[in-house]
Amino acid sequence: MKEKADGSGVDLLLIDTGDRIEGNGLYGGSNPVGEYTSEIFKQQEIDVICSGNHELYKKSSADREYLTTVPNFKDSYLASNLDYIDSSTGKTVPLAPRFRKFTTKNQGIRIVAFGFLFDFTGNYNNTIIQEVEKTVTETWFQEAIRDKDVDLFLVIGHVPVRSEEYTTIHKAIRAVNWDTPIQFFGGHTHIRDYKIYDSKTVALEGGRFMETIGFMSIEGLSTSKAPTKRTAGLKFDRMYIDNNLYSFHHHTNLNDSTFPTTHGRTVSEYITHARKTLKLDSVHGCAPQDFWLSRARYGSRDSIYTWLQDSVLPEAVVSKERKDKPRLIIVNTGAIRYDIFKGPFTRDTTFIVSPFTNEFHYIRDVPYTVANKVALLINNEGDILVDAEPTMQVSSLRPPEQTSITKAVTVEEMPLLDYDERVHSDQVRFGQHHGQDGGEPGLTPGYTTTDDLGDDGDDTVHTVMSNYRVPNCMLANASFPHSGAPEQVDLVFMDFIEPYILLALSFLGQEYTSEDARNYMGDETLGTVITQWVEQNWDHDC
Ligand SMILES: Nc1ccn([C@@H]2O[C@H](COP(=O)(O)O)[C@@H](O)[C@H]2O)c(=O)n1
Repeated sequence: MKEKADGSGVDLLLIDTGDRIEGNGLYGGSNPVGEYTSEIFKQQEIDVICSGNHELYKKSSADREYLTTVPNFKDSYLASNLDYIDSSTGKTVPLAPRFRKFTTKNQGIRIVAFGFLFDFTGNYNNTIIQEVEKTVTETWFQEAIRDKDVDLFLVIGHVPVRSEEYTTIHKAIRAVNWDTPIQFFGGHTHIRDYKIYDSKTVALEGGRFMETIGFMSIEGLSTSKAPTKRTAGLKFDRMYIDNNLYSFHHHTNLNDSTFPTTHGRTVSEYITHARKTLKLDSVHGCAPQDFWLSRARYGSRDSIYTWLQDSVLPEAVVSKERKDKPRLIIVNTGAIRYDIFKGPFTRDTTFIVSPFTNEFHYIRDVPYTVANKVALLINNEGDILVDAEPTMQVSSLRPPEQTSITKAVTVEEMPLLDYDERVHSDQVRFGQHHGQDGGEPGLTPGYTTTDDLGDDGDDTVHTVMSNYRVPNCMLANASFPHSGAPEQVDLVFMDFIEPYILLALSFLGQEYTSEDARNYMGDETLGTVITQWVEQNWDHDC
């Protein structure tokens, strides 16, 4: 695409708005984690890049960001509101430069770029995230937005496009600079979205997990070669491109044999080598059906949460020492990140479905009548808990894309491709699978986006998929008496949600502290218990 842009004398910038790490075996399967992915990312020519929240959950991942990723992208990594505490010196330093001014090579567009993170508070204590509201008052920012020789302000960030943070930045720039175009690129909420802030300011978010290439085009900008105050002909447009080879062939006008480059082939070979070394295709079991995060109703047999709650958690979350004690198990739904497809459940699937290394904690001998209400409180959308503690948004325990589901979308769906069909037919081309005899060729289910520009942003046209709301957490029980309720239970939960559990218990009149919460199953994680269950319960021959 860059070659194509160069050939037409336009500029193509590649932007990465963070959350590069976690969520697949290439990252989580190596020891230490991230050994291969850092090398793979480095091969991309990214023009502006920033951190997401995932890079900052742990000391080691923030260290890797500072010591490896920032140097790998030293001309393009920006950290406008993010500092790092260097353990070797004890000093607090910006993780990367706060902003960058550059001129594009073909058209000479003068750009001032920033890289933000939303007001995240769950980071490990070797980084500091400064609130956006405070950052925009700092001298360096105020000076940067007063620069007169700028054709475009480019604000990238791991920040939702509809957020207080971006509204704050927009207002701050417009307060001193009413005319210069502003382009925001966002993230974190895992959705395709486009927001129009004013006639010269727009924001694009390109979905989740690299499923989508969010493409933005701007025509009519002033340039250093032809500076002008007039931006009357300014035109913004956006497109959400499904991330697959067919899309790439289509947009580059190339094909299977002409699309690959020598560099691309080398990177692909490296990925293949890494996947082999990490045994990512080794099969733990064969999923008998698809299990969906939000495409099936919570409670139905096709819901991944129902399967976990009814089968996996009661059987697999058990401590040897306390196996006969009745237990309630609470797991946040956000701990599950992806659907399971019918067919092989591999080592890679483990990291895709639940990449987090959270441990199971428990509080012993909690009165059942109290323990039983904890999940209810957390699932009550926080009216009670958030009033008690506004900084603890219980809704953040759900997958982020859930926040945009205001009501369930229910559609009668055509069956998806079978595993065999997906794998053995080298992917079925869009629009050819469900064609009816003699009729219009059918479409496959996929993203059907509506944003501030309408409903024509999706590059590949799909049929609508069902999209249901899920609770903040799921609740399972095990080792209960055959009749009646137990008097006391072990309350088992992911350590990540411990503050919420303690808050709910306190609200219910039971004062426990983190001292009362102990490790339940050593270093087992949700990912490892799911994998063990799959090993024991599903066929191995797919
Ligand atoms: N250690 C962790 C960290 C996060 N979660 C859950 O992940 C969701 C956030 O997802 P992003 O990928 O957008 O950051 C959220 O629902 C958290 O509850 C977790 O379970 N454990």
